[in-house]
Formats: sequence, C-alpha cells, structure tokens
Amino acid sequence: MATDSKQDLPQYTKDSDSDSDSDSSSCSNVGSLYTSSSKGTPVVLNSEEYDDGEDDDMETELADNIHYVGDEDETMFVGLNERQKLHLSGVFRLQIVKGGIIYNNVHYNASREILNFWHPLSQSIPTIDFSHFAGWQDTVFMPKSNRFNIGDDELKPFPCVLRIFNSNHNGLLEAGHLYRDVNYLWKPREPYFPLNERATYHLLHESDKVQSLSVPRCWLTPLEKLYMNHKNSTYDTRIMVLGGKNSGKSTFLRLLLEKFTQDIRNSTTNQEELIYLDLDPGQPEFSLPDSISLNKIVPKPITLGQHLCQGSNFETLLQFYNGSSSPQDEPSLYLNCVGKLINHLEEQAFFGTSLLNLPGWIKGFGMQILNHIIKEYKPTHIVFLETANSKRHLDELTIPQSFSTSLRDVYVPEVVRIPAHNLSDALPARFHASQLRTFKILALFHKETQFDYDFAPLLKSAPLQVSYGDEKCGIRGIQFPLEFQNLNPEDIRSSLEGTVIGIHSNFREQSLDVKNLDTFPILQSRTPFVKNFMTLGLIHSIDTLQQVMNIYVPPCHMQNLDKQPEDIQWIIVRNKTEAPFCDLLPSSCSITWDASIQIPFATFERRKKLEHVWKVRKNVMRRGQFMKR
Ligand SMILES: Nc1ncnc2c1ncn2[C@@H]1O[C@H](COP(=O)(O)OP(=O)(O)OP(=O)(O)O)[C@@H](O)[C@H]1O
Repeated sequence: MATDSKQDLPQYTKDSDSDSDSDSSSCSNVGSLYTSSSKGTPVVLNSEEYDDGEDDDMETELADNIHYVGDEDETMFVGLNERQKLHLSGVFRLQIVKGGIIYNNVHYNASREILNFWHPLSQSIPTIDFSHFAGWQDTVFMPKSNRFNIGDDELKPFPCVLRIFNSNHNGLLEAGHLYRDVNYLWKPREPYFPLNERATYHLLHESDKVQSLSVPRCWLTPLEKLYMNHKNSTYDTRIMVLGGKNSGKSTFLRLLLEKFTQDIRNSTTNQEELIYLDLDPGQPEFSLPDSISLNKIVPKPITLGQHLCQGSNFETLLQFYNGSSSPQDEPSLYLNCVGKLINHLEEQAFFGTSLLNLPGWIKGFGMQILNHIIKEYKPTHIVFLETANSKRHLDELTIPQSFSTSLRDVYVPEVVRIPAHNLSDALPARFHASQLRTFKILALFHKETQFDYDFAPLLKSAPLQVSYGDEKCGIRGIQFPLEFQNLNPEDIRSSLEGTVIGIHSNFREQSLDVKNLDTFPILQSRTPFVKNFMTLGLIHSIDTLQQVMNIYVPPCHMQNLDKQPEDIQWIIVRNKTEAPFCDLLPSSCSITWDASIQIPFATFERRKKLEHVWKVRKNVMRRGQFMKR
C-alpha cells in the first residue's frame, strides 16, 4: 500500500533548485516543414513522413474539393484524395461520410458517429489525413438532411468525404470579449480562408503559420509497445511520463489516450477502464485550475485534440485544490494530496490502465518530488522524454528494483527513454502558460452548462450571499497559506475580497480548530481534515457587520452546491490562484459605470517613487569571506 505519512515526504528548503528544465533540443528527426503549395490551397503539409522529396509533385489543391452548405452549423463537405490532408483550428464536429481518416496515428472509419475536435492555436495542430475505408463494403453515411444540398456527382470522385460543422459549445469562442489575449486562441488573427463570424472552426493555410503536430518517428515504437502492454496486461498497467517543461509529456499521453480509447470503444468487455492522474496543477488536462485530480476517461463521445479542460470525455473521481500552479509553493501539501489520489486508485483494485501526468519540474527539489511519486505510484512503465540537457537528470531518479501491489506480486518497472519534442525547430509559442490559466478560470466562471458559456462580466450578475462565522451554517472556516498565518486581523477582509478561493464542504461531526479574528473564523491548524473540494469561488465583497460574503460561483456547479445537505459547513481556502482581472475591471465596452460608483478592488492612485522599496541588509557570506574566530 502507498504510505501517507508526513515524515515520508521530502522537505523543501528555499535554496532548493526550483528551475524547470526548459531545454528541449533532441529528437533531431522531428521536423516541421511547410511545403510550398499554390495560393488558394487550404492545406499545410509539414509532417516528417512527407519531407523526403517523394511527394513533391503531390496534388495539394483542396479548394475545389470543398462544398460549403451555408446552414446555421456552417457545415462544409470536404472531399479528400489519396495523400491529402487537412489542418483545422477551433472547436468543431466531424463526421466521416465516406472512406476513413488517420488522426494522430489512429484510423477512424466512415460511420454515423460524430467526432468532437478541439484545436486551440496554443498547441501544435494535428493533421486529419486521408485514409481508405477499412472493411469489405465502402458505405456512404450521408445524413438525410444534406442529401438535397449535395448532388451525388459532386462527391463521388473522392474516396474520402468529411462533413465538418460547428461545435455544440455555444459562446465558448467569445472569451476574447472579456479577455482580449485569447481573441485568437481558436482562429488565426487574419485567416487566409475567412469564414463566417459564427463559424467555430477555420481551415488553415501555410500562411497562417501554425505549428503542425506530427508524431515523431522515434515515438512510434514506444507508443505501439505501450499500447500492446495495455491491451495484453492481465493486471493494472501504470504509465507515467516524465520530462522537462514543454518536452511533450501531455501530448505523448494524449496520443496514448486516443489510441486506448478507440480500443475500449471497439471492445465488448468493460474491463479496460482508463484512469488519468492529472498531477500538473499549472497545465492541467482535466482538473480545475490549480488543482490535481483522478479522472475516469469516458470513451464516448469521441473527443480528440486538446480541450483545455472543457471537454466532456471524463468523470472526476477525486480532486484536490492545490491553490497554486506549482508544487513548489507548498510541496508537502501537494505530495499529501498526490498520496491520497494514488491511495484512492489503489483502493479501487483497478484492473485497467492508468496514465500519470506530471509538471516539468525535474531539477533539484523537483527530482525529489518525482522520486517520491514513483515510490507511491509504483509504475509499470516510466517514460522519460529526454533532451541533451535533461538526460543527466535520469540518473538522479531513484527507481526501486521492483514493486508489488495488492493485484500484482512482484514486478520490475520498465524505463522507456525517448527523445523529447524538439523545441528548437518549433515556432514560437503563441500563448503563455499564464494566459491559458486565465482562460481556464474565466471559462469556469462563465460556464452555464456543459455546452453553454456567457462571457458577460461577472459584475453584471448578482453574486451568491453566504453567511460566515455563524454557529450553525455557512462558512465555518477560512484557511490561509502557511506564510499568512500571522495575518493582521484588519487585513483579512482586504486579503479575501476580489480573490479566487477553493470552496470545500465539511461534515459536521468534525470540530474545526478556528480562531475568530475580526469576525472571521480562521482555521488554526493545517492538519488535514476531511474536506471535500467542490469548486472555486470569486469573492466579490464582504459585509463584516452582517457577516456575509458575496461570492461568484461557477453557474455550472451551482446545482451541485445546492444538492448539499442543509447542515453542511463550508470551508474556504485562500491561496495563490490568480483572480481574473478582466472580470473585476472589465473594459468600458462591456460595462458602463455610473460616475458616482466607486469601482471595487481597483485603485487609480499612483504610488510615490520608491514607495514600498525596502532595503534589507543581508548577512550573507560571500565567497572569500571568513568568520572571525
Ligand atoms: N511531436 C510534436 N510535434 C509538434 N509539436 C509538439 C509535439 N509534441 C509536443 N508539441 C507541442 O509542444 C508544446 C508542449 O507540449 P506539451 O504541452 O505536450 O508539453 P508538456 O511537457 O506537457 O508541457 P508542460 O511541462 O508545460 O506540462 C505544445 O504546444 C505541443 O502542441
């Protein structure tokens, strides 16, 4: 069994090396090359499989293959000939009407099934490649409603026909109205093929300068081997992927996931469950912002690409709010939560395959964290995405000779070393990690239902009123990070207003160790008590006389909060999650202020020069200095 004892956790000291490895300069055969194609061609060719000259004369004209239906879903039919491929950005649905496609090395046959794609421009965009129908009879699955729009002759010459249409996520692409930085998250700034405003997807052209995702040759064999292991293993398979920042960990895991889920869909048994341990609070794949989670993958509806935590292909089994984008801030809290997630997995006596995603902190203390997680998770496979620089870190990994779990007797973990994604050849990233984090927080607070978003400023709606400090109900405990334990009572209100908090429910049987400071029930001990993380909240304001907090909660989670028993007590955790500034001070286009109203949380006063600049003399011994005896 995995242990949960605190003594077991590595202790962090401030001088521990905290840099993440950002170098990624190996895998020389991963390339990205834009071949020249004539103007008017909605195709970008850049996969390494096609860069050896044999395809120079390849017909890449696709413009003539497109039939735009012009309905409210912005439907278009695209015919593909042998070796043709498509690059699309945005969120869209796709049906293979005839033939097949290859996407991230997985083949999909024509059928009535709708595939949901997520292609944000923050990531490299996978190609949708032509393929034949794999089967005896090449059936055409043309929806009845479209039979009038398209004559038989128009698509007949093509061995592959795709129906592409808008996503059913309403309003998601409008996040840019509130947060301008993500205006071009889903579509190029000046698309070569401009579509209707309401289109949720865009055809890409080489001039859109988008990075293409091609599975490097050096990844193919390990991917195939891991797949065979997943398929043939009698017991649970546990795969963890390690590597520096941006080495391609999440991409590698997504490739595995897409392959495995297709297998589950085709399988008749439901033994092959898939679990995803998302332990990267900074760049989560499934968790809420600044959180880590254990998720069960739902193979249908088919979801492909990077959904930036907005997809519906997973069910969260357990989740903890870390309160910061890095384990570096409170490593023991982080490892405690990791331990609980792994224990939960262990308790399920799970026979399927689990995948584990980690932050890219592999230097110094980050390596101690990895070693601790390896010991707890007991992986069957450790995939290391290495670069020239990060190779040496592998030697610092302490991988036990063997493991045993409740399901398996003794097994030896297999270490798979693969070249990382080659960053030196990549185009500069279009988005910074912090911009994507802000997008995810905004998407959460503006998500009305699974498919509907409304990016009107939160200030236009009424927050929820929750009492605090009351003996019977409401918020019964407020937790601050360790470093704020001695907070001046007068500062508590201002350190909560306008900030994001983690909302937890707690069962009444547990008495809380709280101290009332300026009416606020501040939790004293940080000893872990059973609290159930529900969602995030954004505190609008606090009325200390009435002892009421005005809190915005994600509308999509309201129902869940309402369902809690009446006598539940709430605990809020204030940590380092960044508040979405654009929601607290929206642009004048999206909200008009009455001149007499003072805008909360914002000050327009300028600080005096050098105000708040403190000079502290440090008693630091420099090289060559010696203590006097
Ligand atoms: N084989 C590849 N070809 C092209 N682009 C790739 C490839 N692998 C990864 N990328 C791109 O590199 C970037 C980083 O990849 P990814 O997010 O998978 O890395 P990571 O190691 O999980 O990053 P982090 O350390 O931030 O969690 C993304 O934009 C991704 O699309």
